[in-house]
Amino acid sequence: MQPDISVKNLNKTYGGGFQALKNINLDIESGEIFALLGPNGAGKTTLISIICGIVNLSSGEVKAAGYDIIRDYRKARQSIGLVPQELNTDSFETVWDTVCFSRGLFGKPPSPAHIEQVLRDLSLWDKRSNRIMSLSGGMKRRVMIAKALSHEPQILFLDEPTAGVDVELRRDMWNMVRKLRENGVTIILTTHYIEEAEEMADRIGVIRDGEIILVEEKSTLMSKLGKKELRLHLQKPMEKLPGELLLEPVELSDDGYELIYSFDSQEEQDGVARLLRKLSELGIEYRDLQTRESSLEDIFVNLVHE
Ligand SMILES: Nc1ncnc2c1ncn2[C@@H]1O[C@H](COP(=O)(O)OP(=O)(O)OP(=O)(O)O)[C@@H](O)[C@H]1O
Repeated sequence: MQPDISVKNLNKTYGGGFQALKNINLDIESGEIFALLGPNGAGKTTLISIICGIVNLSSGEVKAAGYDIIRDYRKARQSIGLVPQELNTDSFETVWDTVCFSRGLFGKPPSPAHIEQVLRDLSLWDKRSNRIMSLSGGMKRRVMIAKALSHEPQILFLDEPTAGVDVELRRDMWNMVRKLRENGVTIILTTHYIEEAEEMADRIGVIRDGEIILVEEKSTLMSKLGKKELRLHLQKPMEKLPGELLLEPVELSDDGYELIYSFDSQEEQDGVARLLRKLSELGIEYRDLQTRESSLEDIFVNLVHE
């Protein structure tokens, strides 16, 4: 099966000579949720904008739903719904009219039933006769999503979908994204909220300085790059680490009350047993121990700062 998004050797240099994307290669399969992570200015919006036909590419080839975004612009664009970062819906029109109009822009015949479903899914049905300008910021954002879904796209881009939205809307959006995926929609989201990627994504791509530095199944990424940490709360504080422990990956907390042992998730756990044995030989007593696994956030921070 062909991927829903196919990006080959994509480069983008902006007018001033700044190279925002460097030889990007990326395939996104139908029906997956792909999270694109990267620090500010990494090139996420540029990449999305090129796929959506808003920004011109400098070189390379991009296909959406099998259509070349330049040669088959219309068909490619029709297959895509885009929820941009910026709200641009300050309008005198009603929610209903705006969303119906959006559908028309893509040359689709009217479908009141589809629009009703979209508005209901986004808890906008009660607001359908309200003017956009009278809505709260969160409601306006829902309208942006409704517009993006109005023409029943196969691929949905969400650029920073939950930046600055409240917990309720974030939860609604996550539910909506899951429902869309169940219906076979391919979803690409960019986010600064790592928990969002951790919660939602099937695969994760990390972009840094215009280059994709990693694409991986979320679960593989977490087991491959994840670290575990064991914290031992000591009965008595230590001034410094005893010589016998200096060769172990162990640190002493500033107050001397904790020993912190870090190890790779994938490694066998012999190390922990060895450490505990050594502590017992040294007569170091502890009253409590805790383990912690690194989150995607830890992994991400390590990756982009490497
Ligand atoms: N129109 C433009 N002209 C020149 N440079 C641009 C233009 N648009 C973006 N850039 C530059 O390209 C780089 C990538 O920007 P982009 O908006 O794609 O990043 P991003 O990863 O989406 O960042 P953010 O997380 O802040 O939204 C940045 O250095 C930005 O300054």
